Amino acid sequence: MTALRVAVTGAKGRMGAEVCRAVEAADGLELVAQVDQGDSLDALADAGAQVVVDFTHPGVVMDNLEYAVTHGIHAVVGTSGFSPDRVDTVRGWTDANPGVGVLIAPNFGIGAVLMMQFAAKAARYYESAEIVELHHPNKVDAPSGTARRTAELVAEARAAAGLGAMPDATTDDPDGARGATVDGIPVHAVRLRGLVAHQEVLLGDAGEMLTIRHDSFQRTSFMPGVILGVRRVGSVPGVTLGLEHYLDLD
Ligand SMILES: NC(=O)C1=CN([C@@H]2O[C@H](COP(=O)(O)OP(=O)(O)OC[C@H]3O[C@@H](n4cnc5c(N)ncnc54)[C@H](O)[C@@H]3O)[C@@H](O)[C@H]2O)C=CC1
Ligand SMILES: O=C(O)C1=N[C@H](C(=O)O)C[C@H](O)C1
Repeated sequence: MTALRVAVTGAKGRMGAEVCRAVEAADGLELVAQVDQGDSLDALADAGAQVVVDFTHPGVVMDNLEYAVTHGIHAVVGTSGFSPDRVDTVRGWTDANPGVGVLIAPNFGIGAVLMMQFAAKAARYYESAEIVELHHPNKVDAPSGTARRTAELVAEARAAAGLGAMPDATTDDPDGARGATVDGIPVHAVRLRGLVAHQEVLLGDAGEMLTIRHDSFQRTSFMPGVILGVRRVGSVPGVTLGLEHYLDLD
């Protein structure tokens, strides 16, 4: 069997370096290009990459993706910063290049995917919902992509259940202590030495509270999801948002 030719963009970063190790260790995958800042994207096509894995920066990921899709290279994307507008733009590129698959996964941790799905399932039963994401202090963006996507999923579930605004009497918050709001859901970001990637979804109702929490203690926790994405993305044309679509969760 011929090995699947895989390239990594952001190869020298915290995640990219881990992905290079995981691809090299995986059966049936061959690491053919490692691209980082300053390198030409032509290294991807020149190496005959069939799949590129991108863990770079929200400011550069769109250029990388446009290059990949227009060169017929499938993409597995972990980089954060994917607003609904950005996802639509990528969909425009895949529509123009049928057969190319792009997986955009806000979080490749299987437990994190389950945490998001459980939160969306539970959200309709609770009057209040808030998200607390906690990360290492080198993270450049806030709130995290995972927290944004969780908020979107929780908001969709609340709307489908006909839930209205959450109870909150705050009228005086000059320092923004109530945090950010994503699709109507309060999101709080913690940056702390010693952390990797963690999230709690807090759901409250009269006399009770449900906390759904996930912790990634090491970046190896993301690798089974990344490798699954690499193996599957070529058989799923178009844009897929979220690793849950590659898992049999029902
Ligand atoms: N979806 C998921 O499961 C996860 C997503 N992430 C996301 O992945 C991204 C990267 O995170 P880290 O690895 O911690 O960051 P990092 O800063 O350690 O690595 C980013 C790498 O990208 C490189 N880079 C910058 N511009 C580039 C360009 N134009 N072309 C190629 N490489 C370029 C940098 O030099 C650096 O080596 C972030 O957006 C983060 O939120 C991180 C962990 C898990
Ligand atoms: O920057 C990180 O570290 C992480 N980024 C992703 C995000 O923004 O959600 C995924 C995970 O939380 C780790």
